[in-house]
Parts: sequence; C-alpha cells; structure tokens
Amino acid sequence: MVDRTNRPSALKATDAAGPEAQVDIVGSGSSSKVIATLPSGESVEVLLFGATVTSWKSNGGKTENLWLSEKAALDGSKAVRGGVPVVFPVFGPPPKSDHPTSSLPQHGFARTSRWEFLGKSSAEDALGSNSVKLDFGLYSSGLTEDARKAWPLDFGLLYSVTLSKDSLQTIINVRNEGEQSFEFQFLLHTYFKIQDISKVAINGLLGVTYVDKVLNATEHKQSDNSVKITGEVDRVYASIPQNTTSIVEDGKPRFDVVRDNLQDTVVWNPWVEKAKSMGDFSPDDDYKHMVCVEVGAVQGWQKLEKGEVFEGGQTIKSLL
Ligand SMILES: O=P(O)(O)OC[C@H]1O[C@H](O)[C@H](O)[C@@H](O)[C@@H]1O
Repeated sequence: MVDRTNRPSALKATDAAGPEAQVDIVGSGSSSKVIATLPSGESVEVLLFGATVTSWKSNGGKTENLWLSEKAALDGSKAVRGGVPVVFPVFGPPPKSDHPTSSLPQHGFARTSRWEFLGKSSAEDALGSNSVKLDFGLYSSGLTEDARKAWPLDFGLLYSVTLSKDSLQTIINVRNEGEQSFEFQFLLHTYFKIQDISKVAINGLLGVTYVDKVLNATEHKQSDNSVKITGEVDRVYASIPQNTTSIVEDGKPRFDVVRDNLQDTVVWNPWVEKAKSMGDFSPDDDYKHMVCVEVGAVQGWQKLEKGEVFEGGQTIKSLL
C-alpha cells in the first residue's frame, strides 16, 4: 500500500467551502475544470489536465491576470499555451542520455497528465477576507503508460492553488513514495497578461547570473536593475538571492512574484518569429501582451530519498 500522507484530509468537491467561496467542477473528461469564486468576485480556473491554472481574475473579477492563447488546446490533446503549466520532473529538453529523465518530452509529464481534484478548504485572513485553497494530486499510478515507462519512479505530487482577494498562491509538494531515490526539476511556467511589452520592466534580478538560451546558452550577469524586452528573450536566472521579482508596466508595479523555496526564474518572450512558428500561439502578435516569469528549481537537480518531501512555490500579487 502506497503511503499518501501528503494528501490533505480529503474534502469532497461538494463540501461547503465555508459560507462564501463558490467552487464548481465544470465540464467532463479531459476538459474538466474547477472554478472557484470569492464573494468579492475574484476567481480562478484550473483545468484537471495538467492542473493548469487557465484564468485568474482579481479586482472583483474585472482584471484577468494570465495570458491564454486563443488557440490553446483545452481538451487534453496537448499542453496548454498560457496560464500556469506545471513543469515536472524535467525543465526544457531533457539531458540527451544517461539520465532517468532522458526519455521524457520537453518540460516532463506533469503539464500533460490528468490530475485528481482532491478537495477545497477555505480560510479567512486577519482582515476578514476570504480565501479558498484547491488541492490537486498526481501519483505514479495516474500517469499514462508511456510516461510511467519513461520515468518508472514512485512519486506523489500535491499541488495547492490558493485564491485570495489580491493574490494567487501555487505550491507544489513532491514526495518520494518509492524505495529508490530520484532527481527532479520543477517550474511554474506562468504566462502573465500585460498591456504592452514595450512598457514592461522586470525588476529584482540585479546582479544575478543567467544563461541566455537565445545566445547559445552563454552565461551573463544582470547588470541593469530592469530587464526590458525588445526581442526574443529566453533566460534562466539561477540562485537568486532576492525573494521577489516584480513586473512593472508603464512605471507602475503590476505584479510581484514571491518565490518560496525556489531559487531560479526563467524570463521568456518568444517575440515575432517564434510566436508565429508556434501553431498554438494566437494571435501571432500577442507576444506584445504576454511575458513569462517562471519560478522554479531548474539549475541542477533536487534529490529526494525514500519518503522525503520537497515543497516550493510562488505567491503572485496583482497590484492593479
Ligand atoms: O513550447 P514549450 O514546450 O511550452 O516551451 C516554451 C518555453 O518554455 C521555457 O520558457 C523555455 O525556457 C523556453 O525555451 C521554451 O521555448
């Protein structure tokens, strides 16, 4: 019997989430999603396929914070282009050979697996504002045959998505449920919706060393306080001492991304040509309205021995 003690005490989807937050399961099969709405109108939508957050609205439900491609597949046929795909157990293309992840596809299997909805719980903060937490689980037994074959290790993932009035928290708990140790990488591939990429600055990375994947994976040091995006950007910032990366738009703070036990952040914008070349990126010029700031543990590997647990994630504050 597999020990699944990282599962929360099971709350059924039909249980009341406190007097006020509304939680519904909508759709069926691979298109099923969980929608949670606070009494003040803020909402979050999570597709069971990939446990992908596809929408997060703050500001009483008036402001969508996440970018989602018009051509994103939302039927389980491929990873979602937009929202917050979960990357596990490998980031990017896996090592070519001699690594347990070598047979996996780019970014691993978490974003293309069907997760279980484990339940919801609600809380009230000191100021009396509600929040609602949605828990999702993925276990080795829930993988497709291909994924299980490619990575035959026993693990349990518990992913908690907490919606509060002005923030969204997404936390992963990885447990080694087998006899053998394993290594993994993890990343939250958040697509932020922004008005105009030419007015965006990403702050909080000053002095950090990064690998520039556009410039042949060369290493550089961030020497400006702000990262500006004026062309294709694909950078892996590693071992960041600051906890918060800020997205500033037109001089005004737009999002704060606070890392919890994750040391790395990828900044990605495909720009003109790459956006055009991706069949599920639409409209073509929407690279102007998105930027990915992806928190993770992607430099080297996290190792878990039998029974060990890793926990890490992010809290995003919408500052509009
Ligand atoms: O096209 P995908 O597999 O979803 O990957 C999208 C992007 O993810 C990350 O940001 C990587 O750093 C990029 O190199 C990659 O292009």
